Amino acid sequence: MILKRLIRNWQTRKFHLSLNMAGLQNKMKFLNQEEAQQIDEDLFNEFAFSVDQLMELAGLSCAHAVVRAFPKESLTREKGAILIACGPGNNGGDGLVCARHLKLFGYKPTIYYPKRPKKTLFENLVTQCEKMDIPFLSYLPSDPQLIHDSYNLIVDAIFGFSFKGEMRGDFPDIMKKLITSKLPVASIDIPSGWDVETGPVEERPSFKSEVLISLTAPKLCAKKFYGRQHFLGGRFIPPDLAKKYELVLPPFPGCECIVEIPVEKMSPEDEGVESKSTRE
Ligand SMILES: NC(=O)C1=CN([C@@H]2O[C@H](COP(=O)(O)OP(=O)(O)OC[C@H]3O[C@@H](n4cnc5c(N)ncnc54)[C@H](O)[C@@H]3O)[C@@H](O)[C@H]2O)[C@H](O)CC1
Ligand SMILES: [K+]
Repeated sequence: MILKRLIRNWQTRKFHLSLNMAGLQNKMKFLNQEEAQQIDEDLFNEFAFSVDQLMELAGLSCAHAVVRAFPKESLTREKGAILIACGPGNNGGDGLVCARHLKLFGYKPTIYYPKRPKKTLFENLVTQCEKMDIPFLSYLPSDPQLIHDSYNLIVDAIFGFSFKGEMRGDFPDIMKKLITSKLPVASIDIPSGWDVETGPVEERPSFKSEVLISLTAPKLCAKKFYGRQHFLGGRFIPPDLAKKYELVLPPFPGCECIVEIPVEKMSPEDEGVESKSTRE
């Protein structure tokens, strides 16, 4: 009898909690590209954070989200092998930090970092990973099946909130190869190839990510995310900054650095977009 009541109370609480989260999603603020970049600037200039500090927290929260979404015991290939694809900006830096933490958490990350900025910050991150025996691929295998067979998932740290215009350089080919591998993708901040505000773009290769880890606050494109799990990471926003940008965010539980955000169902209109998506 008592046990039954306890179970009923627990179920009711769980239901109310999920209702609150669903309600919160409607009120949650999704940032446009300019707001995301402006918050970034404010963090560095007005609030005196350094890039390294925030990148460390951002990358750490991404590693936590990967562990939550892909527990090591559930991975079948190569004892937790993960391919981390890093791009030329700070999103790529988050990927390098994430790789380092995943290694400490017992996974087997391998990094693909084709376009490296000549800046001490990124050079140091590379050295840290090398010193931790994290391998760097000098090229992607030409056969996508080989990528598929060697890793359990891809962490997409290619482009973040500053991605703009048509995809340039070697990236369309790189993206196509990764997409063709058909591995599940966990994207950091933005699924690469997506427009930061409008989401997937038909004409260019873009990830259909299974997991999205938004940092600071979700960007507008996250409204078009219908994958399995959406997390918010990057728990470093001072209350005054949240107030300035009227950020409405889900509360992080206790001292955790990630919180899961409910994923909305796909609307019939978006299902049309989805079926025409550029995923190959
Ligand atoms: N405040 C925060 O939430 C923090 C987030 N972090 C992460 O930083 C990225 C944003 O980093 P940023 O360097 O501004 O930009 P990107 O990484 O998105 O990429 C810039 C990089 O990409 C090149 N590029 C842009 N468009 C194209 C294109 N069409 N084709 C090819 N190349 C392109 C551009 O030239 C640059 O080289 C954010 O998303 C978070 O992941 C911080 O780590 C901490 C603070
Ligand atoms: K990304």
